[in-house]
Amino acid sequence: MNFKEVLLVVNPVSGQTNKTKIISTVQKRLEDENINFHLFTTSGKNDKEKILSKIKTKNIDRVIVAGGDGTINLVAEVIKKLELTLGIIAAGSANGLAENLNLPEILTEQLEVALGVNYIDLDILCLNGIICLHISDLGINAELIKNYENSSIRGKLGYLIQSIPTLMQSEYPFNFQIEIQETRMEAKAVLLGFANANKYGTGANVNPQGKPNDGVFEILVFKKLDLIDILKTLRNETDLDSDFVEIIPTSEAKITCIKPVSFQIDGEYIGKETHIEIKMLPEKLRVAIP
Ligand SMILES: Nc1ncnc2c1ncn2[C@@H]1O[C@H](COP(=O)(O)OP(=O)(O)OP(=O)(O)O)[C@@H](O)[C@H]1O
Repeated sequence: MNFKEVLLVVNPVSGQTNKTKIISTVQKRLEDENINFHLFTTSGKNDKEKILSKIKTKNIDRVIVAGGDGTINLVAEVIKKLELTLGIIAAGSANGLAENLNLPEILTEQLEVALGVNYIDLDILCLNGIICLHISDLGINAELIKNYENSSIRGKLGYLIQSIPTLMQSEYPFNFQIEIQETRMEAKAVLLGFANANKYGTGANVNPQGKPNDGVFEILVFKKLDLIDILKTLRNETDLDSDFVEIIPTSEAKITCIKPVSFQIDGEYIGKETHIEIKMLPEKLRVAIP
């Protein structure tokens, strides 16, 4: 291995995985290779500053993150301007980025990938100043995420259980104005997605042609809630009906809605918004992949 100082960033509260096991497995594997192991446990407060300081003072040359998408994005924000490869041990409740990068599910296999030589230079989307590595959206899915975050049942089951009351209370469809350079268009949609990847963390393949490293993202205009079409995305089918979803590739956009609409980035509920400015950052994020 061509690195000497590895930092493992662990979120102790993400998902339901055993973090002690992750820490001891990483530590043991690095000891076997005579590589120095450094640990940072997130607290939810000033983590970015503390991680950056640790990287600088310990001359870190590989970072591994064990957490959910929120923790991955936090570390990405810190290292995006540094020449570091990020290894991912998916340990969240939905793990959308890991699902998109086809990362293995077994810890020892995840670790070999995280310490390996293969990588992808991921595009980094920026929405209203917040980074996004796979999918953000306005509308019904963000409402689902908000209600899921407030519910007591975790995992995909919790997401499913609270979907019925959410759908019944929602005021969808929503009216959006999409502005791309000089072009403006109106869209009525249940959900307006901004995708740098193919799938949601649930596995739904909503953007089959999207590539996470092509400098382009896709605006997904979901026009209706159609069970058959939703099942198609979950079965990884690639011929999505244009009456169900219209896909607009671009590298920047401005979205306006008159009434505030629920907004989420990579699975984290942000709030209700009327304006979203989306651009591609000039930096890339180097992530270790199988
Ligand atoms: N020690 C801590 N105590 C409480 N909250 C924390 C702590 N460390 C990090 N957090 C919070 O955890 C959240 C990020 O969680 P993360 O997204 O990684 O996990 P998840 O929600 O279980 O996974 P996923 O996004 O994949 O569903 C952030 O809001 C962050 O502030």
